[in-house]
Amino acid sequence: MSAVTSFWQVFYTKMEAAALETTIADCLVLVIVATASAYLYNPGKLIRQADPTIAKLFERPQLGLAGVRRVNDSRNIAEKMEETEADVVVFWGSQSGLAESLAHRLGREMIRRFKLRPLVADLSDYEPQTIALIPEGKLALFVMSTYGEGDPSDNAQEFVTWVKSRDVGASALKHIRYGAFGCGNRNYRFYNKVIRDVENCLDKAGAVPILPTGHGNEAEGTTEEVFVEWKHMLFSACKTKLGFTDHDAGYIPSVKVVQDLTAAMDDAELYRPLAAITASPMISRKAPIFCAPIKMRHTIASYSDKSRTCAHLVAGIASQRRVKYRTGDHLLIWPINPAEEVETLLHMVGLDETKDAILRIAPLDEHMALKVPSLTTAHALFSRHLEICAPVSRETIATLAAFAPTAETQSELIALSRDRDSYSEFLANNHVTLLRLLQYTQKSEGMTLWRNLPLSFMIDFLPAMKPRSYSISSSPVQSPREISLSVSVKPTPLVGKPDVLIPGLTSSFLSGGISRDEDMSRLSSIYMQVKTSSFKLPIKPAVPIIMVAAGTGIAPFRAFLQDRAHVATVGHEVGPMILFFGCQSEDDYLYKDELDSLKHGPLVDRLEVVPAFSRSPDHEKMYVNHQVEAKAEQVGQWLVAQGAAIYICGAATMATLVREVVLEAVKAETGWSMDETEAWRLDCKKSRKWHEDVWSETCK
Ligand SMILES: Cc1cc2nc3c(=O)[nH]c(=O)nc-3n(C[C@H](O)[C@H](O)[C@H](O)COP(=O)(O)O)c2cc1C
Repeated sequence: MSAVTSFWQVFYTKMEAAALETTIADCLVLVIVATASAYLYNPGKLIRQADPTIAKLFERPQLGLAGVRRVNDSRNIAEKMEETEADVVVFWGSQSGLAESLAHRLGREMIRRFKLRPLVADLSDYEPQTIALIPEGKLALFVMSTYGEGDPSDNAQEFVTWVKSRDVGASALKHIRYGAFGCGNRNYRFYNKVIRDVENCLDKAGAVPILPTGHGNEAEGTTEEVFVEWKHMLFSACKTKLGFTDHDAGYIPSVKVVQDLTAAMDDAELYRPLAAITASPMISRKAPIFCAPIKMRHTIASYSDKSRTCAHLVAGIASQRRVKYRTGDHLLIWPINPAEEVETLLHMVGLDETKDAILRIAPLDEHMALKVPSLTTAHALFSRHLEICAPVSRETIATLAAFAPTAETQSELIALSRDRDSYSEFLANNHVTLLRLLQYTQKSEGMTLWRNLPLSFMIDFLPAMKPRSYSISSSPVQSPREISLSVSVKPTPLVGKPDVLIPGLTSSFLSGGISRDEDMSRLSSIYMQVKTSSFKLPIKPAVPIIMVAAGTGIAPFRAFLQDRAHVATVGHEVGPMILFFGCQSEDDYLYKDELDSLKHGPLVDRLEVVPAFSRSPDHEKMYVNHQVEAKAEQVGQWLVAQGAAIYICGAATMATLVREVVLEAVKAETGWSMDETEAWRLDCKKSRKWHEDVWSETCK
């Protein structure tokens, strides 16, 4: 993100604040705004007048996640490869960590199979144009995910902008041989768009693919299998096309784990997420990662499906003076693995007696980044730093077999890992986490423990714990020192046994658990981080807004309405608002009482709420898109004639249906063609009048 963008963010904050504060504060803020406005016509001047070191703040979007940059680190990838004697560079562009972890796996495999030196590179760490300087004979791999509406992850934006630009000459990359793998989800309109765009642009610039690009599809849960197949194709291309020698040496750990008898650490240090340890508050522009208690939590919905629930949670941030949030922001939550699973896994691998011993973990290749803290304990690793509840891949099983306590277990695991179809069937009928897999082997072998399984194996094969993102449902105007969330718990049924439910890790522990009796005290030490979002109210409170939500998609709108109610209370004009809200029945009509009191109180004649009930005996069966369609004329008029802003929040499938209905409404209002209407929508996105905050329906 550039300094200019950041300036605009500050500006918007001030403008929002200007709309909300009371009279004296109004004047003060408006003075700031007026001063800021003077810069609007000349943002370059702002940058020149700012602190000359300010550019440093914006150099690395991913700093907080990727670790601290050493001052003399090069942003030239070719120089970095020379310095690290790397033969292969594995670039990653990732938002929530999957593409990043696949890139690290590729890096490890390159060492294991070909004895090559890989450099696993965060795309935001390097000047994109230096990719053209990578010497001939090296291999470049790209593992990248797609977000928003076919957009790159934050850390890949600069690279994607460059590779799509005219700056890249027709044969600028002709000496580069590459392979590409995308992480995406077919439920989204722009399925795997980023990797497709990157592939097109690399090809246009003359780069030579050594194999077809792979496309992981999260919607069908096939990313892992597709990745493994693509990886095998990559390795054969490495042998046949690049002449690499395959040494396939079995498992080689990427880290060394030793006990440190001198170190002493308290719980806060042990449980702090890696991102909080590596982020340097001096140069990171990211919000702080902090530990806060959940002060309140109560159930706010009930469903016919008793495994579902929804909770309202309030995190207290009174003691966190540096923590600020804005209406529409997200909160990242670092989950804690269930205590029972942690203890059983520790026992299973023979670490229960030494679980609290301080360990020092070091990468065997000094250029490889660690994915867990370097000083830790086995307990901290299993409870906070590794996703021990993640599904186990077929590939992991193949490697795990080498450490099996008995020959029978070993051959059973090898058989399981060899056949894709039988493993898919096994997965469809079993919730396979590492612990469950180890327990499964015990069924045939009695209580044999897996004492030979090295901790390095678990660090290498279990994904690093990643935070889950929730929309904040409170407004800082009403609750400056509290952050509330609306958390839905909807366990995923096993494909082959729909009565077996897999609970989402974070949502179920946050909301009280559906099958686990969690220790309340754990809720007092949750790590969180505010993540800014562009899902923001219009600067002027008089602008009409259309909000469309389903389920917990209502969260940011609760905050929006609190803001606008405040504006109305202090006597400012508030534009008309309509909220379309999809729920099953009155039982999950979230925040109904609050909405009613706003409608009849500060937002009287300003707010219309249109529920759509999909399973209510008292109402016609309807989804939220049907209600938008029923009011198509009003929606079209508001958007076109009155310059309303529209917001859609909820599942991606719902957003797609709503988008279609809204575009039809605008088309009918204007008489435009569908192409013209879509062009108008894209303009609205640019001018921040069309906002979507959507997610795929996988459990968090
Ligand atoms: C808010 C959101 C938007 C997404 N948009 C798209 C999209 O437009 N196209 C697509 O193929 N996948 C989309 N996805 C799916 C992600 O690409 C997928 O979850 C991927 O595995 C994430 O990889 P990462 O963890 O490396 O970021 C989206 C996911 C989320 C949460």
